[in-house]
Amino acid sequence: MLETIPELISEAVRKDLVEAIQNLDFEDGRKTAGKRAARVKKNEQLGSVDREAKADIQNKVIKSLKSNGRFQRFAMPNKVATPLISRYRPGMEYGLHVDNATMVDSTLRTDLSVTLFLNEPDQYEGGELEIFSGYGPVKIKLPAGSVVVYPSSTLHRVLPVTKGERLAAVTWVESQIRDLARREILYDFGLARSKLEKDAPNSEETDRANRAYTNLLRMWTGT
Ligand SMILES: O=C(O)CCC(=O)C(=O)O
Ligand SMILES: [Fe+2]
Repeated sequence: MLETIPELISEAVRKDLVEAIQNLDFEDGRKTAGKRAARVKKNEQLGSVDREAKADIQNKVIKSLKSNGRFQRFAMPNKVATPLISRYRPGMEYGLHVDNATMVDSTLRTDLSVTLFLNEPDQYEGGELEIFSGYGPVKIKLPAGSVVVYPSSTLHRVLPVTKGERLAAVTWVESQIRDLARREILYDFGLARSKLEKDAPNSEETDRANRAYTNLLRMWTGT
């Protein structure tokens, strides 16, 4: 349902990112929110004065996501949006909202939302990401460099920061598999298939499992 991935970016890359971010301008986060979400969005985002520096930061985040096996297996991404780099200072928050159904001029359907925590939790108070799943609310505040991936269909919010500063990169994924239940089946099946391939590469069962997995993927992809 939701996946946390520790150490998505290395400490060296993270430090570089945070240092680069410190020198750049931020603007009102409401610029990129849908109409209803804008009512409750009270944060700042990296502005566009230094386009090159901003693009460099965004590319590093995308590259880390694309090269992470766990992210690939869980999200099965088709498209990943350009990340927003957000900052919450004391008094800032992002109230309860659901993310827009599409982004990037309606070319990306938002199946999954992603938060990459860019600074350590002891550098701010509050600022938990709270997600309301079918199993009740979950509060998430991860070590720097870690990521949480959750369904964009959920209501969620960022609780007020009361002290310090919260830095995060947020982005959205269109998955090859639109339906969450199907994606979960493929995730489990994919892991089991990999184990079979490792333990019994020449067995008939491995061929059958591989065929079934591949054909489920064929049946469900793009829907
Ligand atoms: O910063 C976060 O953890 C999530 C932000 C958010 O919900 C959004 O940008 O839509
Ligand atoms: Fe959101």
